[in-house]
Amino acid sequence: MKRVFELGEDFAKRLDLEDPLKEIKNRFYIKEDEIYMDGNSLGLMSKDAEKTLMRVVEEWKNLGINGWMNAEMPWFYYPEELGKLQAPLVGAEEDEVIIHSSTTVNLHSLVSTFFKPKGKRNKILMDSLTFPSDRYAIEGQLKLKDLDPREHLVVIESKDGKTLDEREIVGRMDDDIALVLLPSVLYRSGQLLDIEYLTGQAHKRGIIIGFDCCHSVGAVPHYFSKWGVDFAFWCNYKYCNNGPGGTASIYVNKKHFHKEPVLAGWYGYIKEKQFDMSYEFQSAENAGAWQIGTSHMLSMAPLEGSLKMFNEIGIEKIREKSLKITDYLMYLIDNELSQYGFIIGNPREDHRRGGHVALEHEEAVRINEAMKDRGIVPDFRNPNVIRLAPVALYISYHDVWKVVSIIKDIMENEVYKNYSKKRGVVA
Ligand SMILES: Cc1ncc(COP(=O)(O)O)c(C=O)c1O
Ligand SMILES: Nc1c(O)cccc1C(=O)C[C@H](N)C(=O)O
Repeated sequence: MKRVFELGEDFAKRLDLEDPLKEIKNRFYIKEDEIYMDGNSLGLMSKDAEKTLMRVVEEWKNLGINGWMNAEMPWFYYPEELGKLQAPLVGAEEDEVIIHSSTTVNLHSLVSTFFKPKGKRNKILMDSLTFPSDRYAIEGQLKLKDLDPREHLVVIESKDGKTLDEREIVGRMDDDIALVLLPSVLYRSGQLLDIEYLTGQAHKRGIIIGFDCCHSVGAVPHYFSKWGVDFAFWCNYKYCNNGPGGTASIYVNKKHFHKEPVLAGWYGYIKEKQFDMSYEFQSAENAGAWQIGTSHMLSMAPLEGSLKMFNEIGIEKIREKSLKITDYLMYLIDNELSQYGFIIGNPREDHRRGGHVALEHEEAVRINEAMKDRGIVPDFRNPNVIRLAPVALYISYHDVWKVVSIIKDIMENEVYKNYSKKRGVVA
């Protein structure tokens, strides 16, 4: 879609006046002197999330063990209830989503169910740009089955070091591949893969396919059930604003509910029978079967308030603003910053990009540090990317305009040269 923008500050203010989501930022804790562009790594706290967190804290205080059944939203059913609240964000049926554990643990759990090497079909296909934790976990999963990753892990390379070509991925979906695991949005370049196409092609070849959706859920709508995705997992601390280390999510397509959750635990049991304490495992007949142990109530409670906010607004509207505001950011970069050697590393087309812009520069580490000292919160990813996420719920067009003006000033006055080239431990 071709959007028309203008350069001046007044235009940014006009865009804010027309923004249907402009009031939502008042529901977040926003610092006056800071522009938070890092919601792709850790989302900000909303008052809605704080309220449900504090309610659960009070319930613990007042109810003790009775909170499992007597809390306002009984803790025993909380992961299922929040799963229902999150289902519309990912186009899933209510019982196909469960809130549980962490991203990497959920990957292990799902892959241990879905990777069933048989005869010649004994390899996993992934990509060379995925988040490192996924690569470590997949190699671990292969080793668990006594399969050497050097032989049984097929990695699709990237031609430009930033993006992936879906046709190349499909081109390697041969009959030795048992499972494909891909990211929805690449953590560095922000490329959004065509999940529907990849899923259809995998299934045509009898291959199971799963997605790591950490960088898309809460920013991009998904239609998992319609697309027939086999499984997916994601964290909720980025665009879903569930707080640091907040509990993650699992999606399992209904057609797989009969499958065995191999990393089994008592929270995956049929709920009504869980406290029978039988040694014979009877798996729940929904995504809840992939739970392992006790629900992390305090790491999940903020998500209740947050998801209710998402459902009140609707993910389609959030995507609409996200696309417009990232487009505006790219327009300002092209016009105000390209003369200083900046390159936009993410794809430009709406259907090929997620919620952040990947700003590349050979001095990215130092520029990133200078930006932090000027009240912007970006993040840096090796070797040369500054990620900027103008999150639809709490970033204004005027914020974006200010970010670009500050970067321009940093470059014009070579302020970045006062900073070290060494990146921080947590970048
Ligand atoms: C795409 C992706 N996958 C996996 C992870 C790891 O998540 P966790 O540390 O919550 O297991 C992250 C973020 O840290 C991520 O961005
Ligand atoms: N999970 C994180 C953490 O524990 C500390 C700091 C940052 C993170 C992140 O989520 C990083 C993020 N996954 C990324 O895309 O780089």
